[in-house]
Amino acid sequence: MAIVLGPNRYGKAETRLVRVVRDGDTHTLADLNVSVALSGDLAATHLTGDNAGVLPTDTMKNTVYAFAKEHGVAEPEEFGLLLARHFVTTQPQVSAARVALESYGWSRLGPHSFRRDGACTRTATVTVTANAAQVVSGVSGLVLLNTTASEFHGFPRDRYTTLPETTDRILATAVDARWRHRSADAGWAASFAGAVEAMTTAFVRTYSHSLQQTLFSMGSRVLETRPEIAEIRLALPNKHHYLVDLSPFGLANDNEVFIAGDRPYGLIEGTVTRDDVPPADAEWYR
Ligand SMILES: O=c1[nH]c(=O)c2[nH]c(=O)[nH]c2[nH]1
Repeated sequence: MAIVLGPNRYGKAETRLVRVVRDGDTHTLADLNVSVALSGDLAATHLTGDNAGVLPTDTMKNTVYAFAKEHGVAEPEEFGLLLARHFVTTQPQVSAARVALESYGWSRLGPHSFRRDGACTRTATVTVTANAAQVVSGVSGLVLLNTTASEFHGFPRDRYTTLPETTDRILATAVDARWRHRSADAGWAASFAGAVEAMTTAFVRTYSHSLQQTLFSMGSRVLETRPEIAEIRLALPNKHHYLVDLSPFGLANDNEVFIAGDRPYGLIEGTVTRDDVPPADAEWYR
């Protein structure tokens, strides 16, 4: 009996790419998850450790970002074909390239503002005792993004601080909010729609110097426009988008090609309240 190498392939999985096209003040957005797998004459590395035919997976990731800059990302099928053909035609040992793409849809809210497609979750928690009732409504998974109008600078630096100051960055978050009502009697559907609309509008309109500032602006607009709401708590993950360094490939990156970070993420939490709110029950502080 001989032990032999069976089918195999390798590649870089889940390269998270965000490509912004800036046409004056109007921006468009492509948001993809790209996985590359190459196969062909790759026995040597498995059998002897000879890497002469092993294009690094790191190179595949770089190629995704460089191609996004050079060719743009019009349609996922087109971008996938471009990449797959590149690997097959430039690497003689590669006989097949599989490029799998997930493209996340975003709906436009403004020239540089977007809401990620897909339903968010509406939540409600009610607590009732013999003489009181409290209604807490909420939303999670409301994903918002501005491609500009966001800065972050002026923060303290210590020996562990490496974050560059920025005057132009992507600001993105998945809103997780809960708000409590003044009474157990409100038009719930209109109230929920109005609260979401208020948060979204504030996110779009706020020129942000921090996600904290945006949080307060979102909460304030809810309280300004919805008298039935007593106070609101927001938890906003800072969905980081890192600018890709394309300079090793001789390419500039003028805020166009980003790595969409997954974790860790900043988590900004805060309550926005009124100075005359009725008391909350324990559920609110949970
Ligand atoms: O809006 C921000 N708030 C922060 O507290 C923070 N911290 C950080 O690293 N980036 C950011 N961005």
